[in-house]
Amino acid sequence: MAQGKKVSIIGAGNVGATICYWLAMRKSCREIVMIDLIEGVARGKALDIAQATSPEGSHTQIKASSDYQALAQSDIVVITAGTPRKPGMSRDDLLLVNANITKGIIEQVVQHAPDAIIITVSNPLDAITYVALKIGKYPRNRVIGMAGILDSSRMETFISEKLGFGYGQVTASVMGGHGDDMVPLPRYSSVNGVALNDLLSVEEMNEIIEKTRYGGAQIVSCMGTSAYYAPANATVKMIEAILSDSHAIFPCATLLEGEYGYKDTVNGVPVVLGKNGIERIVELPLNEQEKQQFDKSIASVNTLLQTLKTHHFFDV
Ligand SMILES: NC(=O)C1=CN([C@@H]2O[C@H](COP(=O)(O)OP(=O)(O)OC[C@H]3O[C@@H](n4cnc5c(N)ncnc54)[C@H](O)[C@@H]3O)[C@@H](O)[C@H]2O)C=CC1
Ligand SMILES: O=C([O-])CC(=O)C(=O)O
Repeated sequence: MAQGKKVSIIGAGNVGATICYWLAMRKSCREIVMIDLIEGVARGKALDIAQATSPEGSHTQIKASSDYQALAQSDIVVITAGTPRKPGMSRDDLLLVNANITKGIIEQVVQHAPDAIIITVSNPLDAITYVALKIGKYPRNRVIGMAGILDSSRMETFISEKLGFGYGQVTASVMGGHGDDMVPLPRYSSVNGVALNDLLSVEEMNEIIEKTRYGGAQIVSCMGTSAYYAPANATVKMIEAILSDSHAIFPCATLLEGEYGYKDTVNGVPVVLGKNGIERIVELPLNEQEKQQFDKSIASVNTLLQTLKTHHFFDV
């Protein structure tokens, strides 16, 4: 793992602090800075996580601040700041509040960590990624939204639960936006190379697709707030791929500029991650049904972008 590297996390709440903990335990980088509006929360969690490093032999230094100057020299900035949804809400209900928070944060990131790669986590993920890209005027390789790895890992879990075997051997693929119209792809999923079609009926597969689409909402209804262990794990996968320049392929949210027939919108597609962020966008050949689902997902995200434009969000 690339050890001489610095990762900053804005938002030291459930997701942000869990990313910090997991990065520190995995010894993925040299330094982690957490920044939160509530400095005491960031400071207390940073102390707590730092005090867990020694028994693990982790050299990672963990700091906290409410001052954005602490971002200096960050290789990656992860944005988890914002409001999570409550039961009964959709991720889209968070649009205006989290877009405004992201806008303020990006202005600081541009100033204090101009060379960093940005990973967005706050919801609604695709629209927030678009906000970060446009407000920061970043090239698209430098702003990457986390969702597809999480959605795929949920689908993998539901597949192994349904089968009752193959735990840890399932590879599933979910494209599309991080909302109710996400696009789980059974055709691109398998259990150690065995096609799902040969293991599950159409009805069983449809059940898994539905559970995947509402996997986040299921957890919100249990806890009253949203998930953080699996989201943090997925974010750490992206961070490690970038820091180690691994060129691993993952589904992530990115700005489309003609791929899949769309321009000037963000959606989840397979990308190759490396030291420059997104090194390559992969265009999967979709069948008619998959394409229709992807089109629907694009339309949902575009509705949110249109709402922001109607509010003159991107006007200078
Ligand atoms: N992309 C994905 O798959 C996922 C996205 N999420 C999203 O991530 C976001 C964070 O979720 P949680 O960590 O559970 O929420 P949380 O409420 O536990 O933490 C959010 C933190 O952001 C801080 N914050 C708010 N405004 C800020 C600002 N202007 N500057 C700095 N810090 C600020 C708060 O003080 C709080 O500590 C939510 O929007 C949630 O919907 C959560 C899970 C998965
Ligand atoms: O469900 C939520 O609001 C948080 C999230 O995006 C997820 O866990 O997939």
